[in-house]
Formats: sequence, C-alpha cells, structure tokens
Amino acid sequence: MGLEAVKMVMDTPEFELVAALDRKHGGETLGDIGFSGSQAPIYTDAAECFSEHQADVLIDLTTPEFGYVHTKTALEHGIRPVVGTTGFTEDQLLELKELSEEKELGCIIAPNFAIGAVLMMKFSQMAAKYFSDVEIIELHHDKKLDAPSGTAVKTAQMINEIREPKKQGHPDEQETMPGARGAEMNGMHIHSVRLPGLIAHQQVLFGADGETLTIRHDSYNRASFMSGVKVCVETVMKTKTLVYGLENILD
Ligand SMILES: NC(=O)C1=CN([C@@H]2O[C@H](COP(=O)(O)OP(=O)(O)OC[C@H]3O[C@@H](n4cnc5c(N)ncnc54)[C@H](OP(=O)(O)O)[C@@H]3O)[C@@H](O)[C@H]2O)C=CC1
Ligand SMILES: O=C(O)C1=N[C@H](C(=O)O)C[C@H](O)C1
Repeated sequence: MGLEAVKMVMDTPEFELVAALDRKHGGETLGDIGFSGSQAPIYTDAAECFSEHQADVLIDLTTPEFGYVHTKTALEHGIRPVVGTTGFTEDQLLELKELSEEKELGCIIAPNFAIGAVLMMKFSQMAAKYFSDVEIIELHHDKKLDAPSGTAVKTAQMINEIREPKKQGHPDEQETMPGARGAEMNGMHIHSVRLPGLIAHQQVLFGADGETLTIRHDSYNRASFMSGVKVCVETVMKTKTLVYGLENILD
C-alpha cells in the first residue's frame, strides 16, 4: 500500500512527494529504490523526518504499532495525518482526536479508502434498520496482520448505531470447536477468512423469515484505494479535528 501511495502522489500534479519513511532504506532516495524521477529522501525515524521536512500531510500505511507512533509524531510536528493503517484501539483513537483538536490540525483515519467499500458499509447500516440478524464475513490475503479487518470493525460499529442489540443464533447454541461462531459484537458475529489469492473482500449477510440479503464488496487491486486517499489528502487540509471513516467526508 505504501508503494502504491508513493506512485499515486508522484502521479498527481497537485501533490509533491517531500520524503518517505522506510525502515530498510534510510539514507537513500526514492530514485535509488526504483522511483525514477524522485530525489525525495528516505528516513527511518519519523521525528527526524518531520523535523527536517515541514510537509502538509503524512500518509501512513504501515502497522498498528508504528502507524500510531507516526500519526502522533506527525501531529506533534504540525503535520496532518491521513491514515489507512488498521488495528488502532479505541483509546488510541481518542488520544489522537484530543491531540488533533489541541493542535487544531486535521487528521483522517479511514479503515477503508475504497469508495465501493464505504457504500457497502453505508448500505449495510441502512439494511440494519430492517434486519437485526447479521453476520459479517471479511476475506483477505494471508499477509494481513490484524483480524478482524478494520473495515469489518467499522461496519459492525455503523450497524450497531442502528441495529436493535440481539444475541443471534439459537439461545442454547454451543461451539463444539472454539471460534466456530467467530468474533462477537453485541450479539452480531464477524468471521475472518485468510487465503493466498485474495486481496480485500467483505460480505454482510442479513437474514429474516424466508429471505436473506447479501451486500458484498471486492477490491481486486491496491489501486482501488487510491482515489479515497486523494480525497482524504485534500480534505485533511480543511479540517481541524480527527475524522474516523471516509463516509464522514464524502458528499
Ligand atoms: N485503509 C485502507 O483502505 C487500507 C488499509 N490497509 C491497511 O494498511 C496497512 C498496511 O497494509 P499493507 O501495505 O497491505 O501491509 P504490508 O505488511 O505490506 O506493509 C506494511 C508496511 O509497513 C512497514 N513498516 C512496518 N514497521 C515500520 C516502521 N517502523 N517504519 C516504517 N515502516 C514500517 C513495513 O515495512 P517492511 O517492508 O520493512 O516490513 C511494510 O512495508 C495495514 O494496517 C492494512 O490493514 C491496507 C489496504 C487498504
Ligand atoms: O490489509 C488489507 O489488505 C486491508 N486492510 C483494511 C482493513 O483492515 O479493513 C482495508 C482493506 O480491507 C484492505
């Protein structure tokens, strides 16, 4: 995702790539690692990078542990973060929101930048008004570190705002193999599938008497996320708080 974001920034005339963070190529330039046409320096340390380059925006696509440190460090240096990294805790999100408001700097954290995925989440939220029985199945490549996906968690949170809390399945159901019913949020179940060959997919299944409704989104490549990243980079310059979720900034 980081490489895809670098390409997107380099291909966007309104954007300028100032520097990059990469723990394996510190001291080199992007040109040295194959991005011909860019002499942007590569740093291993976020604080050093942000002290030497007063960029407008940080785009972070790393891991929950380092994404959190990068986001916090960016805000402390007056740089607005656009974060796609998933797996932040509620406490971390709250702390970053307080910091962004204290600094009066925009910060956008979006578990999914794909427009179709945002629509899938919104349509699922709409459906939850009429269907209180729902199971979320997310399917990803087998290099993914976090489970459930950030998108599945966000979908469940959005559904929760509408859905009547309900314990699903038979009242006496028992797992004869631990984990068979997946993770649970307010009685709703989330299942994570990991397989080589997959990229990023999710289906939200609703059930009622005699009918089911399936809402599904598929990302077939990493480029599918980049139009959302672009919108976030433009929007973060105009906000002074933390926005969690692309659905909160799209018309
Ligand atoms: N919001 C969205 O739309 C999307 C979000 N994501 C999320 O983005 C994140 C990245 O996904 P993906 O690219 O697939 O994952 P990868 O595992 O391919 O990439 C993670 C990258 O983070 C780098 N990294 C780890 N630690 C550090 C550090 N200390 N400093 C700098 N870089 C570091 C890794 O570097 P190294 O190569 O050295 O290991 C690696 O290049 C995940 O959290 C994923 O869930 C993914 C797709 C879409
Ligand atoms: O790791 C991924 O690949 C993805 N991560 C995000 C998530 O956790 O929801 C977004 C998308 O599903 C791809």
